[in-house]
Amino acid sequence: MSVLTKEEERKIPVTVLSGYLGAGKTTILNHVLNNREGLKVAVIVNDLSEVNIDAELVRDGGGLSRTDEKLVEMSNGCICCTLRDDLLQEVERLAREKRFDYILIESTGIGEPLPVAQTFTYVDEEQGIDLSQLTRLDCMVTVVDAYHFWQDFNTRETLRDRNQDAGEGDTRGVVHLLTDQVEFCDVLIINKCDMVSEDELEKLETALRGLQPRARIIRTSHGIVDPKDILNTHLFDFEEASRSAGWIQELQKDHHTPETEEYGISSFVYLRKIPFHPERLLRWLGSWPKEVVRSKGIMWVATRNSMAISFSQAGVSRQLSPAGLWVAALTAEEKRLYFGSEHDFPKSPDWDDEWGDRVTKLVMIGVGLDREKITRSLDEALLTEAEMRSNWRLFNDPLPKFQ
Ligand SMILES: Nc1nc2c(ncn2[C@@H]2O[C@H](COP(=O)(O)OP(=O)(O)OP(=O)(O)O)[C@@H](O)[C@H]2O)c(=O)[nH]1
Repeated sequence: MSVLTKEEERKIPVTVLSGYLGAGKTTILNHVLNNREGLKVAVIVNDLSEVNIDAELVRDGGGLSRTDEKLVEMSNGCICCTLRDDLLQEVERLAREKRFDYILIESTGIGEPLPVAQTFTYVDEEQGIDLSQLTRLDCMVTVVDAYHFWQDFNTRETLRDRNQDAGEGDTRGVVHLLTDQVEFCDVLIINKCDMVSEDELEKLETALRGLQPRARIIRTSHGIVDPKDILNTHLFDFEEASRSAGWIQELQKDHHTPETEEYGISSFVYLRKIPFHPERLLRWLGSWPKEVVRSKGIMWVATRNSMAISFSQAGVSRQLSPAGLWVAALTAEEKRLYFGSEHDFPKSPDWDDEWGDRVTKLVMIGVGLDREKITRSLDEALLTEAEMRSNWRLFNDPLPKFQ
């Protein structure tokens, strides 16, 4: 929590509610509006469809004063992408009116919190709007549905499969959206607690703590949250929020603590400077250890010796994608082009004389992880000493081809 200057205090605070479809955002919003203790609130409700049902629900259930307060509907798009410019303008207008004490925003269920937060922290050169001069992003809240979470987290379905996509080109998987929402927030509300047992709640909270170690976790039923927990919290800090995901925290730890037993979660970094054999790696990915809830990092695969491969797993979903060329794979001319010098380019602390920056670095987060077993099985997918000396191009590579 930061201490605010007088100037910061004059800016209008903003809270953003995110969370997958049906998690309970509108229910929470209405509860908070009904218990706002005299605050004059402007509400922005974003809905992907043309008919803004949530706005209707807030109009009917939020008890906003028609004269002093305001409900702005932003429909037919998502404030994190297609309606981002409209959000900028709308918030600027509301802030300049100077008649509200607070702005509360309900994002669409398929919205990602990070781009919304960026809208408040970066100057928009094109429109000449700098929201950070007028507003103070106070709190990013993510709402999770305790009853449906595992079902959504363990599905391979995309938003498109569920007819919930934001349009052409939206190929996001449901679990990756959920993960993005959980990994970027200050307060995590586990709602619909009335629908699950205490045991299930413990398990869910433990896993969420692994994905998001920094956020305050609050359990609610029917959205009954103390407004103080999400209004004027002074919790938001862009840098901290950007680094708050469990996998980033684990990567940034100076000294590794193997078992973070506080919440029954453990995490570790698998680090090797030997490449994977593509066939054995694929086999390993196919027999994924169930207890790993989240994993992320980069991989060095022998048959793709110039290209780092980015890896992201959440629930049952696993994605491999190109992460760019290894610096060590660049020609002298490319190094001059990118870094201005053939010899003077950034070298990681664990730069290897023979292999340069090539490395596999994977963060594993899970509940009841058997670190030794996972490490041993991953090691079996690395090249053997004999394979290291052979021609790597001859290995069969069944991994997905990238464009
Ligand atoms: N049993 C139970 N039902 C809840 C709870 N919170 C919300 N609901 C119900 O869940 C449904 C969805 O709640 P909303 O508040 O509309 O969820 P939302 O996140 O705003 O949904 P979208 O706007 O579609 O993304 C509604 O029928 C609510 O009445 C809860 O804690 N327990």
